[in-house]
Amino acid sequence: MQVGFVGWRGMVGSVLMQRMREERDFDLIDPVFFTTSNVGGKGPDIGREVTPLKDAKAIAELAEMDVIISCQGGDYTSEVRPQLKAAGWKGYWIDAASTLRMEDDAVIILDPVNGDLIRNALKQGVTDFIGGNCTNSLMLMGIGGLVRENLVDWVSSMTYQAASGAGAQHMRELLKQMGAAHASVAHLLEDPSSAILDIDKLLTDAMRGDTFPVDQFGVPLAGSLIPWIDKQLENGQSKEEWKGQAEVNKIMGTSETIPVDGLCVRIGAMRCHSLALTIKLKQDLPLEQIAEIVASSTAWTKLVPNERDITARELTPTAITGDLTVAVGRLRKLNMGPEYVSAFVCGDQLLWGAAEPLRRMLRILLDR
Ligand SMILES: NC(=O)C1=CN([C@@H]2O[C@H](COP(=O)(O)OP(=O)(O)OC[C@H]3O[C@@H](n4cnc5c(N)ncnc54)[C@H](OP(=O)(O)O)[C@@H]3O)[C@@H](O)[C@H]2O)C=CC1
Ligand SMILES: N[C@@H](CC(=O)OP(=O)(O)O)C(=O)O
Repeated sequence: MQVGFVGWRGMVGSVLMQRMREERDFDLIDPVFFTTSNVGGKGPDIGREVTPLKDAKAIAELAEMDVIISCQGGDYTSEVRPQLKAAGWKGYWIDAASTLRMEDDAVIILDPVNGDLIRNALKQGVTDFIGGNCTNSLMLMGIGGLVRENLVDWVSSMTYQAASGAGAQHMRELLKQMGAAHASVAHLLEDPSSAILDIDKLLTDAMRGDTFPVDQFGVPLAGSLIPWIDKQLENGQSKEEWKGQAEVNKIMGTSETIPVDGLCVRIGAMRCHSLALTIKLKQDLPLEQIAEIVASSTAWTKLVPNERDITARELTPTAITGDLTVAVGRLRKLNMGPEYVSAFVCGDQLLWGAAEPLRRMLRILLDR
């Protein structure tokens, strides 16, 4: 199978390459690497020789591929996918960008929770398979079992989203901000007798000052947060918040829409998104049963007991980063009533939130 890769050297693409090497996916395919900036250049290290990079805008060369996997971004998808279609290309298009997600003839891929839906779509001739929004993919990797068992009336999702969701430059800027914040008070920190309110005043002045690095985020994130992600919609939602209900229901193929809504917030984590969920169940179930269903959501879902020490150790971005495990904890009944349950989900947004569903979709195609 000839598989074309576009966007392989970007942040999501690099994680994809790493995971494909680890899982020896390249042994099973004939990979061809494309570029928008370096035609004829050298492709990634996949443990064997690869042909020089091809032009990612050359429709005839792309059309030779059985499968194209794009991590290049939405603009590229909007420009190239229609041209390929017009040229009569019948291959499979696997994409990390959001552009095609809500198209009727596209499936949002998260096979540990919607593998059957994906395989049925393949049988029906669907060719566009699109990775979901990272936050929603992680929510379903965490509590998808409850949705699958048709137990969820609605979900309110308050998110704590990492800098990586905004791109590599934003991750770099977060670190620069941390450095600038520290530098502004380093001399006082070294003096154990310095007053904490003096430190705080100096730091605040630095964060509000003209030299604090904010080219990417526009405002400080380190030592602060940004309660808005993606575009502004007319109804007051952010686009990220809008995606919650739209994508969760599409991924799960629900016959009746489950309301999903809440506020999406950028915080100073590097690459793990977290979600604080309020779940209204359709019935009053014992907490042990709810925990069992949550834990059975996927093979990567790990239930963290609702206890202080283990929660602080295992239910954090620091503990989870770089790992495929999606941790779920803080599971308890809320004061609002016996059907109201809280949960806290934490997962690496570059793995299940971006790269992993793409390589697994390729495996599904290969295993047919
Ligand atoms: N960031 C995220 O967390 C998520 C992103 N996505 C989607 O994935 C797509 C790609 O996102 P992301 O990986 O963050 O994009 P990047 O900006 O990291 O990479 C995109 C492309 O930019 C080009 N590029 C230019 N300069 C550089 C450089 N210095 N280093 C690496 N690449 C460079 C590369 O193309 P070339 O080699 O052709 O020059 C690369 O493929 C987007 O559509 C995004 O919406 C989806 C889920 C999560
Ligand atoms: N918007 C997400 C990242 C992302 O790329 O989302 P989407 O694939 O839906 O555009 C974030 O900022 O955390």
